[in-house]
Amino acid sequence: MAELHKNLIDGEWVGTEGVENINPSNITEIVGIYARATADETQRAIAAAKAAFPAWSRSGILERHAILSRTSQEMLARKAELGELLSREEGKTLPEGIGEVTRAAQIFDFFAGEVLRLAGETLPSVRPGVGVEVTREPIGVIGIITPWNFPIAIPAWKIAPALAYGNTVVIKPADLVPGSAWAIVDILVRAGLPKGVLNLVMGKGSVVGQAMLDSKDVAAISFTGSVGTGKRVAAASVEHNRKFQLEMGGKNPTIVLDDADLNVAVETVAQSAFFSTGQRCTASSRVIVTHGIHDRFVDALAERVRNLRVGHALGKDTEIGPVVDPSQLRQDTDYIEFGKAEGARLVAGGERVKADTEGYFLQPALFTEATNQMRISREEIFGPVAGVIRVKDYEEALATANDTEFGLSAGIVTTSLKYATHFKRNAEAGMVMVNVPTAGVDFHVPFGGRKGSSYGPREQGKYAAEFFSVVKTAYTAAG
Ligand SMILES: NC(=O)C1=CN([C@@H]2O[C@H](COP(=O)(O)OP(=O)(O)OC[C@H]3O[C@@H](n4cnc5c(N)ncnc54)[C@H](OP(=O)(O)O)[C@@H]3O)[C@@H](O)[C@H]2O)C=CC1
Ligand SMILES: O=C(O)CCC(=O)C(=O)O
Repeated sequence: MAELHKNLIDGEWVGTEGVENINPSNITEIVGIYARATADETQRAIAAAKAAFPAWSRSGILERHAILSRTSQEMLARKAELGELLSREEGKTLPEGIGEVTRAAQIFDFFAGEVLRLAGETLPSVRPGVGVEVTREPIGVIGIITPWNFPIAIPAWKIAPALAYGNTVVIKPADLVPGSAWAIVDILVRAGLPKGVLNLVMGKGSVVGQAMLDSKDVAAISFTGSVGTGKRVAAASVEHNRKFQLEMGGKNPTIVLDDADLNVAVETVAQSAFFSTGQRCTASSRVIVTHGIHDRFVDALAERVRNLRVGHALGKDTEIGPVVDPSQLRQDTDYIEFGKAEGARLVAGGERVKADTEGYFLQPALFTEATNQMRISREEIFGPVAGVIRVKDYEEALATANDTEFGLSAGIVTTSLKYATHFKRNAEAGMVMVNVPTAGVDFHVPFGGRKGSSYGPREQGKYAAEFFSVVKTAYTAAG
């Protein structure tokens, strides 16, 4: 019987039974057994974080710097092992898994540095003889709720700034992928984090997540996931007068203009739409192509899509790993049927793939003759499914790109400085990409969207301070 990975509450590993974490590349393989917390245990975790807050919020910057830095170093040293764990539980290919662990380590390193750069401002008051100081303070207990698609990077980019700015944390990772979050917490504890500062409550959103939403002692919630759950987080947080931050869906466009380099266009779109099995909120599922390049581009992309090597996440040649679970697979295949029924043309992929192991393998699907009104163009699929929309010129392409309720990432492939510059200014998205994929972002700069994609301050980079700390303005009369 595999070892039980327990929850961490007030410095103690707790739990007596758990559930199996299944490998989507091989559903007969159990990645590990992970405990599921109850609502009571979640409340104990929140109470522990609250009790640990006064001391941690006043801890020395060197202590915080050293813990985050040691965590980064251990993650880097173990990136092959942790990358394999990630690929086994989520289905990303091994290079993608190792890349994500590396990124998580870089995030801890970045925030270890930010601890040493904490600064405020001093300003003269409008009243002579009075000075003004603006400083940042920790908030309190931060609840972190994360999705399954980036099992180590997303927990890292929420936990690291929360701790760096002096908050205590209760984290609930996605029930499908507890392993990577468990590994981060284990490393942080061994790196010297005092008890109660970080608490791990694995389990179901309806139980553990809901208990966090219902607690008056959670001062802020940082959430990434679906729009539906995001709205619940928002409603509950308003009720408790709590700070919250939401990263939700995307329906990200990539425009391909007549003047694009064909190879760059094909590779950029293949990467944006299908890599990581399309399971990225930054994935591009609307490919908006001007008339002059349309047929050449579609032929070349369809060829690339037919030849994408789908298989076991740890397979040496695999480019596209499995879909994460049966429910996401059903969602993907349902949308492929909606696309066909609404009159789009399936020109490549879309069929289940047989491999040596039993997993949720799907050949990425490419539609042409899509319109921006079809469901495949309006609703987030979160799988390897994309539709090409033909337009006459750049102006129509831009209008189509912006015609969506989302606004996370938007890309353009062009050799024209004029159109690239115009697009950077006029794309209604939080992140704009010129000749690079819409997905796969840097760890040290802000991440987030506009419109229905995001709510609240940006994540990552120095901008994370906006969410994970609160500003105080102090006036002092010289006397
Ligand atoms: N923008 C993004 O990065 C992501 C978007 N999505 C979108 O969401 C769809 C569904 O994915 P899914 O993972 O189910 O997304 P969810 O929004 O359901 O899950 C995200 C997190 O919220 C938790 N949660 C669920 N219900 C509650 C609740 N009532 N209170 C508090 N927390 C809760 C989940 O727990 P549990 O794991 O138990 O469900 C998980 O940890 C995808 O198909 C995709 O469209 C999904 C993942 C990431
Ligand atoms: O594209 C990326 O690098 C990040 C994507 C992401 O955060 C997400 O899909 O949730």
